[in-house]
Parts: sequence; C-alpha cells; structure tokens
Amino acid sequence: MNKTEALVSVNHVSKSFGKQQVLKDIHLEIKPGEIFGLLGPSGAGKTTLVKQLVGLDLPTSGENYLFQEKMPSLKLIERVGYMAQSDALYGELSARENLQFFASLYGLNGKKQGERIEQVMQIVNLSNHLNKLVSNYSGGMKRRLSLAIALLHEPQLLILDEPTVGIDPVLRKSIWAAFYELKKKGVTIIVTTHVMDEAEKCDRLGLIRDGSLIAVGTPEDLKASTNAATIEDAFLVYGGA
Ligand SMILES: Nc1ncnc2c1ncn2[C@@H]1O[C@H](COP(=O)(O)OP(=O)(O)OP(=O)(O)O)[C@@H](O)[C@H]1O
Repeated sequence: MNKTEALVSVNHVSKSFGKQQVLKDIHLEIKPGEIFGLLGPSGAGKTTLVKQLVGLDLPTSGENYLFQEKMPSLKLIERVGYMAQSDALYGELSARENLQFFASLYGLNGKKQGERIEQVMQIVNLSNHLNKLVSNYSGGMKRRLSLAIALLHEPQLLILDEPTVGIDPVLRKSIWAAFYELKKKGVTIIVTTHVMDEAEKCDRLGLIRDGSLIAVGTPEDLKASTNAATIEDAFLVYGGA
C-alpha cells in the first residue's frame, strides 16, 4: 500500500522515556474506513502510540502522518475525535454542560449543538441522564460520556483508548454496534484494547508487546497463520507469552 492510500501512517516510530524504550521502530499503515485494534498487555505502549497520533506527544525518532499531514498538526483537530484512557470531564457540571462546553470548543453552537448532544447521548445510551452531575455518574457512565464527547463534532477518524473499560457486556455490545454504524458512514476507528473478544470485532489488529509491533492482520489471518483457535493463543505464538 502506498502512502496516499493510508489514512494513518506510523513511519518507523520509536519513543524513549529516559533509558526506557517504550516504542521500538513501529511501522504501520491504517486504511480509510477500517476498525483497527491495537492489542497488547498493560504497559506494551498502546497509549504512548495513540497519544502521538492525536498530537499530544512526539516520537523520539520517526514520524506519524494522519490524512497525509505530519503530526502534530492543529489543522487536523476537527477531523479527529479522541477518547483518552482517563476521563477528562468536569464533575461539578452536568453531562449536558460538559457536552455544551466541548461542543463550543469545536464551534458547534445553537440548534445544531442541541441536536448533536441528543444524538451522541442516544448512541451511548445516556439520554435519560443528561442533567445529572457527572460526579454522580458511575465509572461506565463516565466512559460513555467521554465517548459521546469524542463523537460530537462528527470526526472522520476516531482514536479511542480502551473505550469500553468498566462497561458491562450488554452496553459494550451496543457501543460496538455504534462503531459499526460509524464505519458504514466511512469513519475510521482506532481502538486500543486488551480484551480478546473485542479484538475479534476489529477489521485488522496490530499486536503490540514491549513496544514492538509483533504482528498485523485480520483476526482470521492471525489465527490461521498460527494455527490458533483464539486471538489470545495467536498472540502467545507471536511472542506474547
Ligand atoms: N510520560 C512517561 N514517562 C515515563 N514513562 C512513561 C510515560 N508514559 C508511559 N511510560 C511508560 O511507557 C510504557 C508503556 O506505557 P503505555 O501507557 O503506553 O502502555 P499501554 O500499552 O497503554 O498500557 P495500558 O494498557 O496499561 O494502558 C510503560 O512502561 C509506562 O510506564
């Protein structure tokens, strides 16, 4: 695949914090419209990589490109939605007030703002809790509100760091249904996870361990090429043990 086809290109990226090398020569291309999962155990480097993709951190060497634009780039803010691993919400405000705040940051005001707030809260199944203070939300509700905020400005690329942590299986299913709906509309989604059943739902996966990308492929390909029944087993064969 050449560069013009890739929506996201990670070009030989390495990252060190002091003496610790956290990303090791990662080379990866993500195509428009795919749901790409970054799968790896805790501490593998997933968050470090996605923070670079949204422009919150820099590689020690190598470059990241989004929409053929080198990151970090302010130009891309409107095209990218990011949900961080820890929720950045204002507890003393209601969910609606949080949404209104982030919507106005994106220049979304008036009638359109109200409509989008209703739509995104429906997607995450929180419509009945719009006026509740966020400090009274459960952990799972906060995750879902963070997801709603990431969706507000209808980004073409969504980067979600462990979006379903703390979310029960029924809601997790409905959130994945929402991801597939977004995919149908052409949205590209990058999701980090260490949940194997979630990994199976991705179009392609990048297996990451100790800062190295140890394999990339569809869940089916990764299983077939390792003769494994599950992604977990495939991961172990690729060196994840
Ligand atoms: N700002 C930082 N300074 C020093 N070390 C860091 C920093 N950020 C991350 N690290 C280290 O980099 C490594 C990778 O961390 P990272 O958060 O990217 O892992 P992860 O795969 O996202 O894990 P998890 O699933 O637990 O979130 C860890 O050893 C972590 O301690």
